[in-house]
Amino acid sequence: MLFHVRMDVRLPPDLDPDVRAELLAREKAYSQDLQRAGKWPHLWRIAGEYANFSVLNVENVDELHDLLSGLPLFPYLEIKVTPLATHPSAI
Ligand SMILES: O=C(O)C[C@H]1C=CC(=O)O1
Repeated sequence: MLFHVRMDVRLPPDLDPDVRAELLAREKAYSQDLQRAGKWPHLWRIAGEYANFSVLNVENVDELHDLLSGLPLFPYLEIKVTPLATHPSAI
């Protein structure tokens, strides 16, 4: 199942720089592991925003929830999920 996901990053401006750097390093490793595993086939920066558009490829909604809630940045993300169905005109 494919899901379109928008993630807006809302890190507190006063977050300790070392904590921020460690969090971002863990986020990068987590997302790159999922990309290598084929679970996260698209990850795009939204131009001009600290946000991304992603496409996630998972077995079911429970796996999607586990994947998203496991993001190191999860406490600092606003997440909007859109399920994707097959378009009848798609070739
Ligand atoms: O920077 C972001 O968009 C948030 C997050 C999503 C993947 C990743 O490595 O960081």
